[in-house]
Amino acid sequence: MNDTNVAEPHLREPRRLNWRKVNKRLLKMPLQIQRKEMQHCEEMERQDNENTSHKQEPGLASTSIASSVLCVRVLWRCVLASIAAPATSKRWASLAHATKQQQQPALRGLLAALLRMRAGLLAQPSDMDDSSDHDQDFSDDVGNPNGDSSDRNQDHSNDVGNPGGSPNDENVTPPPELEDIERICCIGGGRVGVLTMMVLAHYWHIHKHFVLDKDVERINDMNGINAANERVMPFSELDMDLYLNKGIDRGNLHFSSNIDHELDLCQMVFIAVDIPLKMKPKVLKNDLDINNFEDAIKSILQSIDRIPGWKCVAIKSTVPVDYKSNIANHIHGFYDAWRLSVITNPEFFSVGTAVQDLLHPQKVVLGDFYEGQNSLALFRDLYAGVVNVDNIEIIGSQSSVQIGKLLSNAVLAAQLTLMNIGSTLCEKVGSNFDDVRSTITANSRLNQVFTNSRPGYGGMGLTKDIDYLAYLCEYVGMTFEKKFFTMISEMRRRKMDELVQNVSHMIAASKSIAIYGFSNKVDSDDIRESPAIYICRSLLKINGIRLKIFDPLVSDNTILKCFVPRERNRILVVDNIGGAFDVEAMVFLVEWPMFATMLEEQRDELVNTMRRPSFIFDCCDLIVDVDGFDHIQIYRLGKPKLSAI
Ligand SMILES: NC(=O)C1=CN([C@@H]2O[C@H](COP(=O)(O)OP(=O)(O)OC[C@H]3O[C@@H](n4cnc5c(N)ncnc54)[C@H](O)[C@@H]3O)[C@@H](O)[C@H]2O)C=CC1
Ligand SMILES: O=C(O)[C@H]1O[C@H](OP(=O)(O)OP(=O)(O)OC[C@H]2O[C@@H](n3ccc(=O)[nH]c3=O)[C@H](O)[C@@H]2O)[C@H](O)[C@@H](O)[C@@H]1O
Repeated sequence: MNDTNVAEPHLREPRRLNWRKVNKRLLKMPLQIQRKEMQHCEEMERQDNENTSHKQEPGLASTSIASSVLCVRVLWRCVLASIAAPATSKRWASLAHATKQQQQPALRGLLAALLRMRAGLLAQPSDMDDSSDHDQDFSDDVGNPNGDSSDRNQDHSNDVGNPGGSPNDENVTPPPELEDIERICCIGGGRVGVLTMMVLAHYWHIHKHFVLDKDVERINDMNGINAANERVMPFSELDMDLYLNKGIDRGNLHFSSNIDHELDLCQMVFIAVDIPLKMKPKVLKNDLDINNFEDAIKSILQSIDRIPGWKCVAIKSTVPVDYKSNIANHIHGFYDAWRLSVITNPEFFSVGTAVQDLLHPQKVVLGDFYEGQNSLALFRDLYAGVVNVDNIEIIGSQSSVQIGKLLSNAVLAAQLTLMNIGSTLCEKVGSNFDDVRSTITANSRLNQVFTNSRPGYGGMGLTKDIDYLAYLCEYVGMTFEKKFFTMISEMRRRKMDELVQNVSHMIAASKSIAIYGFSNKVDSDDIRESPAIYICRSLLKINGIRLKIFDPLVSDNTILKCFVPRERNRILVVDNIGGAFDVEAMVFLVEWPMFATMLEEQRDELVNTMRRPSFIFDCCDLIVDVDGFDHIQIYRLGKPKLSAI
């Protein structure tokens, strides 16, 4: 189309902006308009500069004066706004944008200082004894249990940007619809991240799904880029290979360590990074270490700044109960942060059955975290492809969802603790815990599962959440209630100690013990907080004890890494079930059916091969009848003594 009224750029008359006039005009306008107007003037200026041989100097100088005046004015408003309403962010946005665009180092520094002050204000824990207003805050925010995050905020506050930004930009794009999404990614390629992407790739073929991890070696292994040219996953789960291969063959499941690049292309992001407990300093012990999580959030914000566009984020990681104020601080360092919408989406799967749990979740819980409306809609639509919409529960605030998740693990841990007390009681009074369990499960109001007693329980979820709950209680002044969680944690250790004492009473020094089962539970190679680690290390403290360890799923290396070199010298990891018969004692820690079969079918061989005196410690209900064990003395956890033991 040829529009004769529009002159060719190189033929246009050079125009010069009168910045004094612009300034006067600007200062009379509302703040939002000021910003747009200034952008417009700058654009005109830029075009003019391109079209003249005089180039930029005069324009730059005048732009600088204009923006200084504007900045000072906006800065003043910011100060007022901060005092009056710390959460107001639009004015900060204008200023930040202006200083960034106009390269005003002094103002930028001043703003950075103010942002830091403001971040400090926002990071203040709520005053528990305050007025009724506080009650409302407290329902969403129980203070700031993450003592160190304000240090990290200082870094962010130097990235002067838009602390909240302006959704009224001319170039605002609407939030994405699910059909428009091409790629979905998950930061964190552990069990949660990989399996979540794998299951979504199974249900949703219109998107590509990316697992992102900063651990390059882990990603290379997942892609089969290693010496053996073989795909190596960092964990195993029942049915996992089948669905992984399908997704990879279909071309909608990928693994990448190029996090920034992939984030730039994705609008829908899950976060499933690990959030471990802090070990020190002592006052913060058992608080959650959020460094990984904050790095993930920072990567997302940087991506929004690079490629402006919505980022809808769902957090799978178990984040601290009060993270709202912290995230607000971080977001305030970024120009386009208003395009961020974050929800929390806790994961309840159980290791070992994770694939089926994810393929057929009983419930999906979504809760607002930070400006979550857009994400709630988007992720609800996504999960509608996985689970019946009636089973998608949208719950108000992040803290409620998080407390719910923590307490659901605490209920399980408390129940297991009671079972473990019960089995010790049975041993003391000569009862059988099998009968006790039948009595418990006959009561239909009680949980039918989680009634097996073991020498302690393992897994990151139960152990970590109990310790964090103890920390949280202390933090909010519930010191009496804290004791409940501390006690659960101590009871777990006590139960493991009980077994070690039983073994050490029977076994003389310098003997060999076979450990059957090293993971937390059957069908799983997860050894995080596995009781086997604690039990083996305690046994190795007994003079001259040597261990033979067998686990059907956990690799030699993984097992050996749990010990220090001096311990490793006394450990042999065997790769077949019969490789550990030549010992004085056998300790069965995990209820693998193959162990029960071996005890049944290879009984004669055991009797002939085991060194004397021989002991079997059955801690997981493997031995039903004891006929034929002859000279072998048998201890069964929670059951009456059978022989000399
Ligand atoms: N494994 C489980 O059974 C469940 C775990 N959760 C929660 O989900 C979260 C993740 O758990 P897992 O997958 O088991 O953890 P994991 O430790 O197996 O994997 C986490 C991965 O995140 C990566 N990572 C950490 N920071 C990163 C960053 N900034 N950028 C990119 N990658 C990063 C690590 O390299 C690691 O590969 C935790 O908060 C956990 O509490 C929740 C329910 C169940
Ligand atoms: O937040 C998490 O990370 C997860 O933690 C646990 O899942 P998980 O650690 O995978 O394993 P569980 O099945 O809960 O078992 C935990 C431990 O309890 C032990 N256990 C379990 C059941 C039982 O009857 N007795 C018993 O000792 C298991 O052997 C294991 O060591 C919760 O069950 C999940 O709902 C939660 O999502």
